[in-house]
Amino acid sequence: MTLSFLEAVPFLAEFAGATIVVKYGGHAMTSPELRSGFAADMVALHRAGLRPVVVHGGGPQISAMLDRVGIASEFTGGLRVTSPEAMEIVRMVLIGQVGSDVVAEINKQGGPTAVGLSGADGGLLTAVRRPAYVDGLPVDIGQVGDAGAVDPSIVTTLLDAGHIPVISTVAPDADGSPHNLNADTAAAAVAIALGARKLIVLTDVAGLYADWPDTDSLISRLSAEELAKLLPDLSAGMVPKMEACLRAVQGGVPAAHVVDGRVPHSTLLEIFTHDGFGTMVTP
Ligand SMILES: Nc1ncnc2c1ncn2[C@@H]1O[C@H](COP(=O)(O)OP(=O)(O)O)[C@@H](O)[C@H]1O
Ligand SMILES: CC(=O)N[C@@H](CCC(=O)OP(=O)(O)O)C(=O)O
Repeated sequence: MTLSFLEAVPFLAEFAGATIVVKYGGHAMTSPELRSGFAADMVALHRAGLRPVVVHGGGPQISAMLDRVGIASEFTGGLRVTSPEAMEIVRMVLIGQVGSDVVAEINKQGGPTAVGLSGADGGLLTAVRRPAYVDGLPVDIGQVGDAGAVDPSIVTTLLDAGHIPVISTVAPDADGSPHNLNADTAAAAVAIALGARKLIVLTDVAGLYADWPDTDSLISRLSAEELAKLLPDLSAGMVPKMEACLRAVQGGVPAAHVVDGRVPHSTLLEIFTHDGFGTMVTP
């Protein structure tokens, strides 16, 4: 797929001034080319008059660091079981490493500057501890939270000042204790609170497959109702991702997309082409 200026013109008008929340998954940032390409796309969106907000993940990067320091880690229902020791690593990797790398990469482009924040900054996110669900039953997975209250005013302030906000999904609960939020879940909550026009989730597959791993079964478009029916049969990383898309469109975001972040300019292709890219979920 290619980007054509003539094809893009109507979309430039349609999305002028629109807030777009882009969830940048840990699997879509695994090479220097992917990281600089992503940063260039965020700057391009900003220069085109949109208001991009980045919510980043870092699951593989957290797993690598937990491995290095010898802390065992496992996922239940697509969520990391997070002990107090693991929480320290999650915080260090998401805020100190991945988030600050994304900010630096955007700033290297020499355009609008990025500003990194975590859930604590400006009271952006308050976590509510949550279990995972296995066969419909709740299982305690430690310091893992859902996005409870969201106060997007610090993000709006940064957008109004011409910055690209970059959000790391670590947030305190009501008592101030840090929690690990799945980045897809947090991105949906932020998109709803900001009244975003789109949530775009970048990952390492072409989109949602009806019959994973059959690559002929890519779904290009589905409604919230159709997605709700599919959800119980989904596995692994796709569960929080598709739950997030469902939550976003049910919360007033007009469209949520899962796109392949390994493809150069996938975000721009999604926004500025007729056919779009990946899987689109609509209300
Ligand atoms: N139905 C499905 N369609 C697409 N991918 C799926 C599906 N079921 C499971 N997956 C897996 O989910 C992965 C994406 O989730 P995850 O690894 O958490 O990515 P990220 O780090 O980008 O959040 C894909 O690489 C794929 O292996
Ligand atoms: C609770 C939970 O699972 N948190 C995630 C947070 C990072 C994340 O979501 O990263 P990706 O988007 O790259 O998967 C984790 O610890 O891996």
